[in-house]
Amino acid sequence: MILATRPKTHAEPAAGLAVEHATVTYRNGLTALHDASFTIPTGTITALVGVNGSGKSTLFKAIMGFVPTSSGSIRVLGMGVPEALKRNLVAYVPQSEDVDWNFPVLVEDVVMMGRYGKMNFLRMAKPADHAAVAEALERVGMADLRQRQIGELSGGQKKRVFLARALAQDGRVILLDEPFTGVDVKTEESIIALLRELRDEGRVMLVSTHNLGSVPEFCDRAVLLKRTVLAAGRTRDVFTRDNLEAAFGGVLRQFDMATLGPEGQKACSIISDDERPFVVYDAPGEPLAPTDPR
Ligand SMILES: Nc1ncnc2c1ncn2[C@@H]1O[C@H](COP(=O)(O)OP(=O)(O)OP(=O)(O)O)[C@@H](O)[C@H]1O
Repeated sequence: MILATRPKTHAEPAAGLAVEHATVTYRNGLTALHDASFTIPTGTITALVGVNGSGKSTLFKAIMGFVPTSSGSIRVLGMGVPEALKRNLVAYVPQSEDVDWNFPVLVEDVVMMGRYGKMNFLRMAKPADHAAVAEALERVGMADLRQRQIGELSGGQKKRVFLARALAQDGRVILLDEPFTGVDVKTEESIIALLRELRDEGRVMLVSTHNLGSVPEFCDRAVLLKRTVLAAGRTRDVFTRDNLEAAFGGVLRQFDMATLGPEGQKACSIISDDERPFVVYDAPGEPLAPTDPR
């Protein structure tokens, strides 16, 4: 007798972050984000890029529940934003300018804030909270400075404190707002190394950055914003000449062949403070063909 067998169904794992047709309109009537859609799998580092005013911070605010979407949806690990926030799944590493550095608080106190969501209303830290803070500070190389006032830190150290707060929170989706602004190359490298570790732990990192030069180096994926999502997906499919020109208004500049990228791809740069050459693709996945330098 032949028994009919049902095909096995494998449930699709929930995306790390799924934004579907999201629109955000501020109270003054300005629509900062219109019909934005993209999906990010878990275990990835995604760059969020676009010119000033393209809606990067607005998207972050929507993911953190600070501003509502007037239509569309945002799902974090398969959950709506309120549920994800209740479970402390979303961590935020702010831009330095958004922090009051004169506020008299110690480095370890800032990192402990990452534990607040796990404490009761009295906010009495338990041994597990102190252990998480110590581990997070160790991981970002700031254990020695844990008793320092935050106002007495360098730019790179400030970034690392807020990264440690996100680690202490154990955020599964970590939003980083311009993490490389005002940090030296060594600190940038150590932040990138940490982001790679976090990726390997299955977290989602969404990194808003103007440093386009570093995006193809360390971001698996990219989202190009211009009040909506112009392109999203693997960096090599998104960082095409046409997409970048659409996002940045034709300010791509070709380097001469002396600054060729790896494997002979032509490297280009956006005119900005970030002058590093980076690989631009001619078509999705196809690097620009090298041309004769003479
Ligand atoms: N609270 C607000 N009320 C009204 N409009 C706002 C508000 N916050 C931002 N905007 C506007 O929304 C648009 C998108 O701003 P947003 O801050 O999201 O851009 P951004 O890409 O993060 O820019 P930047 O790179 O300069 O940080 C801008 O036109 C901005 O002026």
